Amino acid sequence: MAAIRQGRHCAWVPAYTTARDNCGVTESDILSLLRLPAIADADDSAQAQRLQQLLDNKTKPPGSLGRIEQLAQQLGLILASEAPVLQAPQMLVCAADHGLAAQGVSAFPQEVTRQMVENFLAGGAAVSVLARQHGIALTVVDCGVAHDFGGDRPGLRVRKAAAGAADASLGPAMAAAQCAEAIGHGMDLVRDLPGNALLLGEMGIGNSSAAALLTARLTGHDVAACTGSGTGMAGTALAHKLRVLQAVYLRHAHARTPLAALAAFGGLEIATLVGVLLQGARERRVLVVDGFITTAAVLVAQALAPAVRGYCVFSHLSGERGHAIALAHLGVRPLLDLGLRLGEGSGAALAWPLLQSASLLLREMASFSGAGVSNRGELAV
Ligand SMILES: Cc1cc2ncn([C@H]3O[C@H](COP(=O)(O)O)[C@@H](O)[C@H]3O)c2cc1C
Ligand SMILES: O=C(O)c1cccnc1
Repeated sequence: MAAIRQGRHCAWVPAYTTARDNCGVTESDILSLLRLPAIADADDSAQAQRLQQLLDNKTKPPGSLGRIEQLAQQLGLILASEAPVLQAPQMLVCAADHGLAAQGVSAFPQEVTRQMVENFLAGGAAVSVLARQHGIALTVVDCGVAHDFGGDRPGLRVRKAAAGAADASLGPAMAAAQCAEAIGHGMDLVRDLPGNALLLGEMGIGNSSAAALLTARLTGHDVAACTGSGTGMAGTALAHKLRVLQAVYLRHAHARTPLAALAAFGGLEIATLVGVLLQGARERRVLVVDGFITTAAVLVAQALAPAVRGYCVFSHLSGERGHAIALAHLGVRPLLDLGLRLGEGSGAALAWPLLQSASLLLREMASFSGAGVSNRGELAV
């Protein structure tokens, strides 16, 4: 019989199971396979003050550009510049399947993940149209779609640790090695990309369930408060989704640390996004977060490395229940509130022009003295 272990995340183990069976994948299992990058704080208070002064000296009443001023300041901090230039923006749409989809938690069948990957590549998805509109390069990443795309193609990178996450109602969605590999793939992807801004997108039937479970576990809120309609579940179908998720949540009661929760609930695309966030922050790139599912990846990454949050621009408040909880937990306010509940990176692409405007205003707006405009401060007695 296996030794009974009273580990940090495993207070009680029945004698007839191994510790591993009971506890699932632990954070240290994953960390032993992974080197996380060191991330510098984006927020240097002296630089923040200089940027604020620059903004206050622009030809406008102080603060009159509202939250665009805070955005400009954040871009200046991330890019360590008083005249930040956003270069070669890259949209990464991370796609993967979820075994949990077999439990009827989505209004759409699993094969839609593969079909949408083809749609992204053909240029017909919402995010394809928006990325094209704004000159954002789009790369789809097969992080674990249950389909063989036959290797890399133009616009497609196949970086999969498995052909889909396992059904989390039966066991951990990912083995430690799969989870570590998926995070490593995300880090490698960023190293290969040009530019200084990454926009995060995802596709994976069932992934609003994984995101709901991660949000509940990492924020401490009820599963019910974090579970939404995803692709459009309502009435008895939504009640069924919630019952399934509550059972999955209890099954993985021991998965309390961020990486243990990620391995327990999935999925491979969320794990890849965690790697993208960590490496993107490490390289001081602007990270434009989309909706509920990409924010779940931020919850994990930020719990591992709190400095990640300073590199993230939260593009919008998703209509998906649970997103407001995740954002409140992070202490952030998104730019837009358009009732979007699509994912793919669509909200990030829609918010992109605001980032462009913020950086341009910081770079190009005249100062009071430069333009010969009287500053109220000079008149004040
Ligand atoms: C045609 C179609 C396109 C999508 N694009 C993004 N999603 C979104 O819906 C999925 C999450 O919802 P759930 O957990 O209910 O499956 C993800 O793939 C997400 O990106 C789509 C969903 C569908 C059906
Ligand atoms: O906000 C999201 O990311 C989202 C919401 C519903 C479905 N898919 C994605």
